[in-house]
Amino acid sequence: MASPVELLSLSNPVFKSFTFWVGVLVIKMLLMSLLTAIQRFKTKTFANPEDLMSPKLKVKFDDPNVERVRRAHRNDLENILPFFAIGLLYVLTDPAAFLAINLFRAVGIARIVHTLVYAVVVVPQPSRALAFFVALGATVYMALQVIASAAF
Ligand SMILES: N[C@@H](CCC(=O)N[C@@H](CS)C(=O)NCC(=O)O)C(=O)O
Repeated sequence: MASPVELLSLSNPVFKSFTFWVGVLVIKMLLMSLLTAIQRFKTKTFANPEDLMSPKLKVKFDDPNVERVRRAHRNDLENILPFFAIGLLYVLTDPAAFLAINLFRAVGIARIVHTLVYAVVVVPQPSRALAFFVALGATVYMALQVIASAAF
């Protein structure tokens, strides 16, 4: 069995793929703040008195475009952060490379699609639900593998 040092090395293709998708998803999540700011300026929706750019404006918390991006961002926090934790532990279970790399790919692509159809172009359901369940299914599978490895 490979040692943790070998498993968590970029010469392990599984860890390399995980590292790649963590990087991509971190950038994606950071862009959500930028997207929120863009919507705030577009709709002049500011949540703090010190942010108001004109005395005519008032603080506002209910713009649907801003709220949509904020919901997409929150959904990322609910799903991508668990993936970061469980993905790393899954690498330590020394999984088959083909399966693991495709699971990471599925989560990464599905979460990007989730953002696109929820907060960028707004595609009707079930597009968002499908993207959500692909990433959720892959993450739950990894969590079960981690639990099984630790339990037996
Ligand atoms: N916190 C989520 C739990 C369920 C969930 O994550 N559903 C997915 C698929 S429909 C979703 O994209 N929800 C939209 C959201 O979190 O704003 C919610 O309130 O909807």
